[in-house]
Amino acid sequence: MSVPATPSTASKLARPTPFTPRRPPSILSNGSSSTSDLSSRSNTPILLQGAKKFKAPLSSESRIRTTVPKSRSRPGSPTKLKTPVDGSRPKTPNTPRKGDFDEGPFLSEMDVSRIDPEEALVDFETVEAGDISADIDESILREYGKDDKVLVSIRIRPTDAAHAWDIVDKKIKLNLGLGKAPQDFHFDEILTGSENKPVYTAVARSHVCAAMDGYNAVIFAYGQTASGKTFTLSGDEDQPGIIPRAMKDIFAYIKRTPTREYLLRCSYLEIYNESIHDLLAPPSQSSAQPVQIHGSGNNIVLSPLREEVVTSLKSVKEVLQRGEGNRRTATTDWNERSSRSHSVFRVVIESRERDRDGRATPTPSGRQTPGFRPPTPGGARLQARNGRSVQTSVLSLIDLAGSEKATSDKERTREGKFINTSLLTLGSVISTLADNSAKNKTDHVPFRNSKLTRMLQPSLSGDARISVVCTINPSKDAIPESTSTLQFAQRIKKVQLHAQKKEVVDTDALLERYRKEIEELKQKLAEREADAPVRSRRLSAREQLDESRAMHDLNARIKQLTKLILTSQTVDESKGDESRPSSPAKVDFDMSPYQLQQELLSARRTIDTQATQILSLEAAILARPALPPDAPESEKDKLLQEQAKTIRELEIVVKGYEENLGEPLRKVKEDVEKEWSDKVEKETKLREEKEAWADELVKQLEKEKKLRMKLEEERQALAAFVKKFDALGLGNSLPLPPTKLRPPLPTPGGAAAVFAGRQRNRLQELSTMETLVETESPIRLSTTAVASGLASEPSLLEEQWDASVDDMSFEVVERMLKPGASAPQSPVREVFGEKENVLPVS
Ligand SMILES: Nc1ncnc2c1ncn2[C@@H]1O[C@H](COP(=O)(O)OP(=O)(O)OP(=O)(O)O)[C@@H](O)[C@H]1O
Repeated sequence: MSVPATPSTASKLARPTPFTPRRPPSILSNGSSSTSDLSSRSNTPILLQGAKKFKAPLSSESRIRTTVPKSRSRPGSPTKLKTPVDGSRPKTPNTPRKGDFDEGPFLSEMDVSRIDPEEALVDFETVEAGDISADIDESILREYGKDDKVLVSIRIRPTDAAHAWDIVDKKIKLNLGLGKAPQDFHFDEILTGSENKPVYTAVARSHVCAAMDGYNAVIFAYGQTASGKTFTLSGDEDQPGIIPRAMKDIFAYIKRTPTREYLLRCSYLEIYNESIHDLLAPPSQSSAQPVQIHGSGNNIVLSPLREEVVTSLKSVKEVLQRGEGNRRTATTDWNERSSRSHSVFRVVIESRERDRDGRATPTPSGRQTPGFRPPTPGGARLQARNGRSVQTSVLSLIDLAGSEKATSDKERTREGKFINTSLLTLGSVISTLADNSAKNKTDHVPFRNSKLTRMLQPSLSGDARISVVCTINPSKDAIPESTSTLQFAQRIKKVQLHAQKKEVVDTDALLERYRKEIEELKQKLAEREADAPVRSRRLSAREQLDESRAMHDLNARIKQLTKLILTSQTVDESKGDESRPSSPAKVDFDMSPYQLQQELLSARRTIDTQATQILSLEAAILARPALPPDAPESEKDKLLQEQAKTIRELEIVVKGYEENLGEPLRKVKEDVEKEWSDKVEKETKLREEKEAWADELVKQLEKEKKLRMKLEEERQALAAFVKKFDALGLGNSLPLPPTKLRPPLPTPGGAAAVFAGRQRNRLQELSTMETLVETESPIRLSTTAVASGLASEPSLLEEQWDASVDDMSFEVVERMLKPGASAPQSPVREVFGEKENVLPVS
């Protein structure tokens, strides 16, 4: 089944280009009833008066922040914000803004801590009929969130184009024939059409109520650009979106809860190109001083961030208008008013039980003008009072920027890169969380990779009830984007949540209650003990046993309460005296597991609250102006200017460093690394060559040693042969007449002389000697030498005469290597050079 086209949808479908509106709706509208519906809506916003409408004149540039409309009156004398006597509604505190004061331009602008929360409380008596949502269906309130799962809904935007998706019940799948094997996606809700009321009822109402009930809640819209995220969150005049409906519902909730009183604070911020801007602060200030994320893990504080106390729908409207006016939108290839940032609208809801007699909390006497109150640390906070604890929760409504392809515009492409990167990070965070939940793992979750995920860390870690509306364009052109959105939706469904209510307990009142209870118990115990002797005589053995058990229980309870008091006091005292730490030994092991659990829970809550308070205080310290509040305005102005200048300078320095130093330094580092790695490589090669050369030389040395030994053997054999030769008298039978070339023998008859003579006349005598040498001389190899494989080697003497460089001795080689060395000489000369009885051959 394709997406059903409701009658109202049908008229919307008549719009020429619902998905790629390139001109403003007002231009598209031709006045005909069929097409005017949607376009006229988007031009006359009601509550937001500018969810889209206030998003600037259309231009190809991102909208430059505009200043806030200055319709506010200057605060006069002390304003009576809450008038419990006549029960009329409290006024939203007029936090002064730029231009309203002659003195200090921005100081009070950022300083919402000076509003007395007690004067801005809202309760069932102060909510006006107009502030209550008339069109909210009170009967429908789903119980989503209780199963600790994310509520995931799909909203399909109406389109004229052919649909690529089939919807059956709560399943959506690609039309057959469009994909290979269409995958089924199953979600909590699949919504179609242009009506925003059913969307609010289905995806947001239960979460808004959970927030009023003390749970943190997050509702966000995710989807491709122009798929209807802003339409879903903000809506228009005809179809107010989730944000305006949620605010109406909040007042309706207060109206039907007569037992509690509420303090509501709103903040509005956007994440643009990975920097957070306060949309409620004056534009110049928010860009000069971007919001920083402080703290770690689940304790995150944003500062400096304005939190406007609101007491009526009108004040909410004013806050929303101001914020929407400051949001960045621009015309892209797909959406004429595309949100170029992620926007987060947050409502902090603090509530406390009303006095037991049903009266509202009396306000302290002598009310002051908000601007002159001493600041409350960390901003306007409701205090736990008279034993009534304060419940705090945050409702976050997030309109994410849409994922998109590269556009024709350079600036849009740059923004698109930031948008896509942070959405990718959101995707990978969700994947890891889903994986961790499914496989019971604790893999690192990359929350810190983007501002968006860092800010959502506490909620995504399970601290909030989450509802996600994934918006898709059902046309065939957008199949890949829609598939990716559906896959994201499927992954987030697997994330495990465990949201808890948060309460700040009035410890003084609690201790007082314990003390009273102890007194009463002690009295009871004393009475029982007093009658014991008389009564025990009348009681049966069984009754006596019961009686002693009852006494034991009383004693145990007294002991337990005393310990509770002691523990709290020790904690209190140890604040100022670190030598006395609170001891874990104070835990009473007689307590029931339930009591212990309760105690543990309350201790955890106290720790959480204190951690948050510490962070708030740190943030307050950071945001605190360097001048005292009563310093002359001119000095404050000067200081602000100086600070803005310093920030600008630092930004320039950082930018300059990146551009001028960072980049070149990186280059230098790379060059040096490259140069050195080349050198190292060369050196290594050289070393390897030298090692090979050295090995070769060692081998040569060995060879030469062997050679010398062989030569020595030969010499000895030769000497023996010559001796034998002499003995046979053969030496005398070879007289040769001395010539100039052949001098007379030095020692005729001597073996050495014969040998030398033979050397000189070798060539001539060779033929005569041949037979004898062949049979008798050891120069020729013996049969054993042949057998041992040396046969292929020439006679040693012959070898030496024919010696090549390969066979040279170590010294010879060394000498040859020396620069300027002469051509190699015969190695025999080298070998025999020093030997006696051997004459060089001339
Ligand atoms: N369900 C719907 N019914 C009728 N019109 C719709 C619907 N959803 C979106 N539109 C219209 O489509 C246009 C684009 O929608 P919208 O601005 O809400 O998209 P977006 O997802 O917020 O885009 P971006 O991410 O670019 O900001 C708007 O003119 C809006 O009025």
